[in-house]
Amino acid sequence: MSAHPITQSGGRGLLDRYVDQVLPERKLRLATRTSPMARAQADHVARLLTAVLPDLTVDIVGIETSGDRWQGDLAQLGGKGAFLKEIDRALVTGMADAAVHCLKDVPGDIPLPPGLVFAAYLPRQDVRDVAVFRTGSPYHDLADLPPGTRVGTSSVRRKAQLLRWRPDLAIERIRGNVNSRLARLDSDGKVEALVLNASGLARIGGAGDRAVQLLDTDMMCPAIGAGVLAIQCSDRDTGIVELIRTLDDPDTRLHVTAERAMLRGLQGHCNSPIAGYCTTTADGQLSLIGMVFTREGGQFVYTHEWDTPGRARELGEYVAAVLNRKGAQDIIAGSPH
Ligand SMILES: NCc1[nH]cc(CCC(=O)O)c1CC(=O)O
Repeated sequence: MSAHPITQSGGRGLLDRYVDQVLPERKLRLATRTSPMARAQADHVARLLTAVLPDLTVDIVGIETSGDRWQGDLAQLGGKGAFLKEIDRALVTGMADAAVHCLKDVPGDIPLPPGLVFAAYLPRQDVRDVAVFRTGSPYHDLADLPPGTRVGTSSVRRKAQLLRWRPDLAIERIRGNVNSRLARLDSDGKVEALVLNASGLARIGGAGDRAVQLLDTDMMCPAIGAGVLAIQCSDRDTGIVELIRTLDDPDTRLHVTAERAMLRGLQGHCNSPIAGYCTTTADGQLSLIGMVFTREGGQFVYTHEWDTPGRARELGEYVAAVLNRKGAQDIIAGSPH
């Protein structure tokens, strides 16, 4: 892990000097998607940046992506990175200085546009998924649902793991941003519960009066990059890079480096039936779990490997290689994206 030259040796003076060169007006344009969750994330990052540089003004630039506009099945959108393209373009063309992404939505099978870097990964928030029950539901635990009960999710990773555990549930596809999914949970009455990510739910202010069940990672292995906000900018803007780097969490960077190396090795993206979760063990090793599922959850391949923190990328590549040796590519090919 490289040290932060600015924060460790140079102190604020050096940061201020860099920022004077690149942000003389102390204004930073921060691009984000426009959903309530994305806006909350951008507000959070703006607060963190102004805590580093109190005289900074952050202008939030809302960008609607093709993924946001698409109402149909995400799988049919074809072009991967549908939630990123327009934001990448804003950075590359200089319409924005930095952007906030849920790392989970950044595909592993297409390279970042040249010149763009993730200058900070914020400390990982809750990686777990949660089940949210409709208002007035008599249930508060998925285990108690009667056979055939409908549960909503658009994620093949969640569907596969739910069905592995409860093959008798009826998993319904539900799309849209988290707010609209929650609204439909009550208004449609089609599903008894939804499965969402806990930190995403927290960012939009929680589930209100609905019952919420946290799902253990042993039962629901998270998506690669779950719960991590990544701040992206152009590598040309040294001052901006250094400013954003002050927000980077080195442990999170190690964990997502391993997870994303695994995702790349599997040529996967956020809609692939892939789960992966890297943590640091009590004795300081990196632990990485990788899983690839068939759509219906009937079959899966799994491995769990460890390595030293200096070998995060190699660990991810190794886990992908083990999964591929166990047949991951055939399983992924059976689930069109
Ligand atoms: N694809 C939408 C998306 N992207 C990131 C999150 C959750 C927040 C996160 O993992 O950072 C969500 C919503 C969800 O999965 O319920």
